[in-house]
Amino acid sequence: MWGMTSDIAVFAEDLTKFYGRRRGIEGLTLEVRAGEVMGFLGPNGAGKTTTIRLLLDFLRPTSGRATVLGLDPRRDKAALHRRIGYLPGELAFPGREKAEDLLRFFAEARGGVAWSQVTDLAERLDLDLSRPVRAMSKGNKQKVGLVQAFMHQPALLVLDEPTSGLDPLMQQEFLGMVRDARDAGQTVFMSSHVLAEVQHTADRVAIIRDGRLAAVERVESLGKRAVRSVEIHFGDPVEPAEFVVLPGVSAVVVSGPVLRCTVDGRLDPLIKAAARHDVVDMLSTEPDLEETFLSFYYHSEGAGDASRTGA
Ligand SMILES: Nc1ncnc2c1ncn2[C@@H]1O[C@H](COP(=O)(O)OP(=O)(O)OP(=O)(O)O)[C@@H](O)[C@H]1O
Repeated sequence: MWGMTSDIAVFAEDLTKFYGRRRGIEGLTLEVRAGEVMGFLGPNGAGKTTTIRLLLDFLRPTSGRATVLGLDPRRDKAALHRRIGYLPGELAFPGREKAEDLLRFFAEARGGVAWSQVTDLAERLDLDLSRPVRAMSKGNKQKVGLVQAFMHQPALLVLDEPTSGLDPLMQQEFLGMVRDARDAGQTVFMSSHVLAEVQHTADRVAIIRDGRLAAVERVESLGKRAVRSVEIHFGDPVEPAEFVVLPGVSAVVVSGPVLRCTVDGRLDPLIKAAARHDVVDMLSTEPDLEETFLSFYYHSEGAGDASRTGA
């Protein structure tokens, strides 16, 4: 449909990048299938941006190679960039143009884009195109970056930390844009350091840590492992003994009427036990990638085994 020669949108093979003696990424082998949304997760400094810049030929690998949309990023850079929508991690807009003028420039560079695409996206993201980009807040600049990445309906979207700077409402809107892109047959490769962010949109996630691929998993299998931090405020003091025995509940700490714990899997047993008391307030936070998911891979057997491709 997008003139693809294969059903693989991105193929990185043993991709390695050293910055002098400093490791960026090492031996990264990864496949993104055409039409899927892949989340690329890892803590700061793990090598996400390095990988993305290698795929776009903004960096040259020390060794290994990549094929993107069936093309060699080095040889076919210009052709490739026309077919990709790229959102860099650090947006730097030069000049004093209004968002509208800047986007017209991008549209022309791509050989023409229906302007209604731009206005539709701007409306969706609640972005005022008449304002100068330089004077915009980080969040609004990010919206300009998203509009230019999506506006030509590229076969592949490569997005580096796309939700950074967006408020929660706009994050939801963005995730809707990603789902629409997938429904239209586009492929999305997006980095993040927050699992929750990609959990609801990605088909698979690749996890990178210390420059190496730690795992590739289908998102459904991740959900089962969702560990949440829960805090419940009761009307009266409670006893920890009542909660430590519950399935999936651990790290129980009670101080007077406040219970804090982590829950692995379903919340039901904890909710039912809590309901025997007067519940004043309850807070449940989604799992933080760093503290839960990565720790799973790095503290369990077979940790860091990149052969777990979760196909
Ligand atoms: N230009 C550079 N020169 C030297 N080292 C670099 C350079 N760019 C990145 N690195 C190093 O390579 C490693 C991977 O960095 P990278 O920016 O790819 O990580 P990241 O996962 O994108 O992190 P972040 O979310 O913080 O951007 C880090 O150790 C970083 O310090």
